Amino acid sequence: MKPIRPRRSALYVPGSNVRAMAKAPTLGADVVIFDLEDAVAPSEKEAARERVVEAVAALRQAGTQSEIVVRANGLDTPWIDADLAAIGAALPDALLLPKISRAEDLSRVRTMIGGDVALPLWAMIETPRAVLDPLDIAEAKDERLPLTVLVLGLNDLARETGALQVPGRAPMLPWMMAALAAARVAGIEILDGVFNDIADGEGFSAECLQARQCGFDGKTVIHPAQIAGANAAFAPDADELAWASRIAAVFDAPENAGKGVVRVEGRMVERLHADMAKRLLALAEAIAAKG
Ligand SMILES: CC(C)(COP(=O)(O)OP(=O)(O)OC[C@H]1O[C@@H](n2cnc3c(N)ncnc32)[C@H](O)[C@@H]1OP(=O)(O)O)[C@@H](O)C(=O)NCCC(=O)NCCSC(=O)C[C@H](O)C(=O)O
Ligand SMILES: [Mg+2]
Repeated sequence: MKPIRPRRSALYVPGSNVRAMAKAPTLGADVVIFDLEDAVAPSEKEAARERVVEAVAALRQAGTQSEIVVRANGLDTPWIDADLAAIGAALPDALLLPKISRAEDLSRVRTMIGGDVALPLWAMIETPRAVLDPLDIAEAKDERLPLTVLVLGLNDLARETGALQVPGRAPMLPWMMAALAAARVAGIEILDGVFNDIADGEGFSAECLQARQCGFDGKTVIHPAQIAGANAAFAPDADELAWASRIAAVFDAPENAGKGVVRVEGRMVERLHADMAKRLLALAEAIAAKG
């Protein structure tokens, strides 16, 4: 089993907001994404880049529970060269690339980043082209700059397609699930998009639950108030863990050694369920280890 790094909540923080940047690593999000892209006005881009580089260096030195990711500007913007140079030198835990539409976009970035830099890449799936062929992106492999996480960008997708962001997300679900399947084929993780209405806690919880049920590993969030809800929604609850422990134990029992399927409390349980149970238990352990 691959080591598990919980990514239940990934908090975007504008690189132009000094106060929010200082707070972000203390808020309990599994991931902090310092943003240089959409949350930063053009006039602020250079200052934000410098500030983010300093913050990454300070956090690397101090150590932090959160995974630190930096989102660069888009490939076709005037800021991308300087962003990639700065992020490649700062070495956060990963570089998040917005508006990746095809495998060639990743190849371009890999060529642009200096040959001595090794860094995981995360790609945003937020263009119509990307949702038509997410596997092209997810399977674009590289040893030095591997793609490890997809992140949905449903605001951009709504803008580009005209699809409305409505409760239940019916217009978006086919694209969300296509991206999720692509991530799984490639053996990488995938995070759900943001929920814009900070005041609507109920709506946020409903989206978290839906994303968990769909198989997402976590949710990107935009405000501290959304972190706890995401952390709870993407962690196994007590009932799930109790069931997982029972299933994992069943196939370890000597009387079931030669069996592929058994009945547990009225339900059919196969070895694949035991594997899933073990993964859930490992996720719970990884979450507990964060303290
Ligand atoms: C959305 C906000 C602009 C709201 O800001 P504001 O009204 O000022 O928030 P509060 O007054 O409620 O803030 C309370 C305290 O919390 C801190 N705070 C707020 N947001 C964050 C944050 N994201 N990270 C860390 N800390 C935060 C404030 O500083 C207050 O602290 P204090 O003063 O000490 O009390 C704002 O929340 C915000 O900017 N959010 C992030 C926006 C962002 O990054 N957007 C870009 C990414 S989303 C995206 O692009 C999705 C994707 O690409 C797509 O296409 O869908
Ligand atoms: Mg976007």
